Formats: sequence, structure tokens, C-alpha cells
Amino acid sequence: MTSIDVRDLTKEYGGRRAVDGLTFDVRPGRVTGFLGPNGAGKSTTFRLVLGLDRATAGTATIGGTAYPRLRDPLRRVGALLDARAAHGSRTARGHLLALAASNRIPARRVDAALEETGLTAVARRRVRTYSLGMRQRLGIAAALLGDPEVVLLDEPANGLDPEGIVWIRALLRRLAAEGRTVLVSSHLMGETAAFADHLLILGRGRLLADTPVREFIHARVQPHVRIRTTEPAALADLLARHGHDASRDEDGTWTVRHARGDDLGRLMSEAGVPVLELATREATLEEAYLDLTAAETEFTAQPQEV
Ligand SMILES: Nc1ncnc2c1ncn2[C@@H]1O[C@H](COP(=O)(O)OP(=O)(O)OP(=O)(O)O)[C@@H](O)[C@H]1O
Repeated sequence: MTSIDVRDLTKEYGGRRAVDGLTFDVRPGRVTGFLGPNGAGKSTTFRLVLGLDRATAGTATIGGTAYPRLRDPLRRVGALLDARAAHGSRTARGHLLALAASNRIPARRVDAALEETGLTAVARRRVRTYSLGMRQRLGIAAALLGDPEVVLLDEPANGLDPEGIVWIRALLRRLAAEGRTVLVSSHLMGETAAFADHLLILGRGRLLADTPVREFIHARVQPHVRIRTTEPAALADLLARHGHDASRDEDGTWTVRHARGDDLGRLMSEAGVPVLELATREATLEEAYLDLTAAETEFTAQPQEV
């Protein structure tokens, strides 16, 4: 199976580092989410991996080979960088047929890719009549055309409607389950948490995190338990006696950190404190990401001048 291996990758534009000494592997069989604020270097990294730009230093290889040296690259690596890439006067089918012909991909793959992306019914319409979401689907169809082992998608959910978002989530999960290597950039935290197993997080060109999603969330934000009761004084006393880290919100709800809902429920029941509500709230990727961005100077430092 094919992984993407990035070693000490650096790209400077006019003395300014867009990508700064990146080292990471993107492994097969899972979806890796690629996160970072605007200008962090995600698109530049994609372009370097795809040989569309030359690195100032370092290497990026796919299955051990630099992209420009791959034989039949579209059959090894599928990429969506810019959904506007298709020519407006072509039909979706024409666009994919031309791509297939110039990359020794059998024409039957065109119908499979159209079907996969839900474009079969509009495949003979000119691309200029397409909405952003339809263009995005066409870009994904082009990426999947060669049935590649490695898939790189830059903001694939861009412009998709809610049904499209559900579709792309399932598609990414399936591509990974088939053993492919899937790298996906996104600004949507909720979405990334729904499809990614692993995360790479960039800040100002540097790698800030290379971690499984669940570990990242749990290491940064504690789940907590929310409680409402008719006997706040008895609850406060009970929590204090058992050494719980608890605080009372303005609306009278208690938040207990570093605790399990099961344990608190049992404790309240044994002490006879009435429960109106007791809910465990898992931390979200967005909370963990904001915790990281608050802690890292890469997010808060002023941009360097050229
Ligand atoms: N061709 C270029 N010439 C000069 N500077 C560039 C070029 N391409 C990118 N940059 C700069 O490199 C930095 C990284 O940009 P990049 O587009 O890779 O970030 P990104 O993480 O993809 O951002 P976004 O989330 O906004 O897409 C930015 O400061 C950008 O201005």
C-alpha cells in the first residue's frame, strides 16, 4: 500500500517560508484531515506533493517516488485542488473523457466516476452551467477517475449542500476502508471530526500536531458532566465532600470536570439528591483546535515581512 512521505519539506516565496521543515507520513487505510488557518501552507504542501511547485528543500514522495517520476500518475494519485479547473465549454463527460484519454485510463471509468459523484444525469451539460457544488463533484470525479490508491482533496466540501456533505463524508470513509491513502484539507471542524481518523495541523508552515483525532481531542479538552437538581445546596455539599472540580453556571446548571456521568449519577442517587438532568458532554474537535491555536505562537504571531 502507498503512503505519502514528507521529509524536511520547505518552500520559500521571496524569502518568506510558506512551508517550513515539514516531516510527516500519510498512511493508507485511514482519512487524514489537514487543518490550519488561512495561509498556514496546506495548499502549498499539496502542490509540492503533486510536483506542481518545486521545494526549496526537502522531499515529498508517494510510495517512495516523487510525483513527477510516477508512471501513469492519475492512476496512482487523484487530486482535487481547484474545482474551477474544468473548462466551461466542455460537458462533464467530455472533460472526463479527455482526461481519461490522455492518461491511458479506460473510458468505462468515466461513467463509473460520474455515477460515484452523482453527476450521471447532468453529465452532458456544459460545465459553465454548473453550480459550485456540481463543479466540486466534477473535481472529485476527476480525482477518482484513475481509481487511485492515493487521494488528495483540498476543501472538498466547499459549496456542497447538506446532502452533498453527508455524501462526501461517506465517500471519504469508504475510500479509506478500501485501503486507500486519503488526505483532506478542511476549515470545517465538525466535518473533519466526522470523517477523519487522523490529523495533521499546520500553523505558519510548521507542523503543530500529527495525531489521532480522538487522542487530540481528549488530550486538550476534558469531557464534563452537566447536572441540574432541585437541591443545589445538597449537590454542592456532596460534590465538595467527594473532591469534585465543579462550578455553578448562571442558569443554575452545574458543570463537573474530570468526572464520569455514571459515577455522579450513582453518588447522587445514594445521597438522595434529586436529578433533573445529568449529561456527559464530550469535547469537540473545534474546542481542542481552539485550545491549540490559543497556545501556539504560530497562530498569534504577526506575519513576517518579505
Ligand atoms: N505563488 C505564491 N507566491 C507567493 N506567496 C505564496 C504563493 N502561494 C502561497 N503563498 C503564500 O504562502 C503562504 C501559505 O499559503 P497556502 O495557500 O499554502 O495556505 P493554506 O493553508 O492553503 O491557506 P487557505 O486555508 O487560505 O487555503 C501564504 O502566506 C501565501 O500568501
